[in-house]
Amino acid sequence: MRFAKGHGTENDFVILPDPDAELELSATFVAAVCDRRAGIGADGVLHVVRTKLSAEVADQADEAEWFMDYRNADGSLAEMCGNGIRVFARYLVDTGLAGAGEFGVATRAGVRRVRLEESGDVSVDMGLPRVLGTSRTSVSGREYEGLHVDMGNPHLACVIGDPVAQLDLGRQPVFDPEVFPSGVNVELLNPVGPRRIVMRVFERGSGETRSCGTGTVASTVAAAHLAGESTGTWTVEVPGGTVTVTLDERTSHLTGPAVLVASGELDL
Ligand SMILES: N[C@@H](CCC[C@H](N)C(=O)O)C(=O)O
Repeated sequence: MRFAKGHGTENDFVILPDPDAELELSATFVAAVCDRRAGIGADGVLHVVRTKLSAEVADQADEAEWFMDYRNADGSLAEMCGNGIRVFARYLVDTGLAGAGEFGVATRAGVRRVRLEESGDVSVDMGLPRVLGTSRTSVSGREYEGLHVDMGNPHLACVIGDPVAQLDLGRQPVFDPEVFPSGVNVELLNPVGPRRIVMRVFERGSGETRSCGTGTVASTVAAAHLAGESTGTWTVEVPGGTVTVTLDERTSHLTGPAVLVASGELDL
């Protein structure tokens, strides 16, 4: 089986091209591929399938030729992945499956429009973040309140106002299962300047990762909320690099690097 490997600010993915939807991806198989010692190693899998051949999203086929069937490192499904979709777009263009410029990609959260910028960055229209209230988490014995933000997938974005570098994110943060029955991605962020934040994340289904695109937008919404703002462009520093997030009245955009680093044959 052919594969490629790529990352967006070190949120890394194994890409499995399957245009004719022939692969049955079990959770065990995905977890084995993502295993950093016994597999290729990744935060998730980007399964590349023709939208019209995937019953889950066939209704999006008019707007998007390709479906990003996203799987977390533990094999669970997710609705959306902001860094993954940017790497997915880079893969489609570099392999000739899509033309350069702007196009739609089908996801479980609906069609997202992606654009390859002349700078080499990849941008995605992430849709309008939905703020659904507040909730609490406990990280290494410390309690934090955060904003519940729906980016197609669930987030709890907590402004902690302290440096995030020393936090211990080695274990699953505690969260309220009544608010998040399907689990949640937890972001901890610290505003460090005008429209500039530093963020770490513990992702549902993958653990701590070095970046999370949907999480950077959720975090921007939380920081903007605290600053009494709802629009503008923010810089988000994550352990794996830097991205920019723009909020406006109707939608949000995420922009940053997305690169392919390897390709090869996966020994089944
Ligand atoms: N890394 C992603 C988010 C991947 C899905 C997430 N772990 C979930 O289960 O919702 C991103 O860049 O957005």
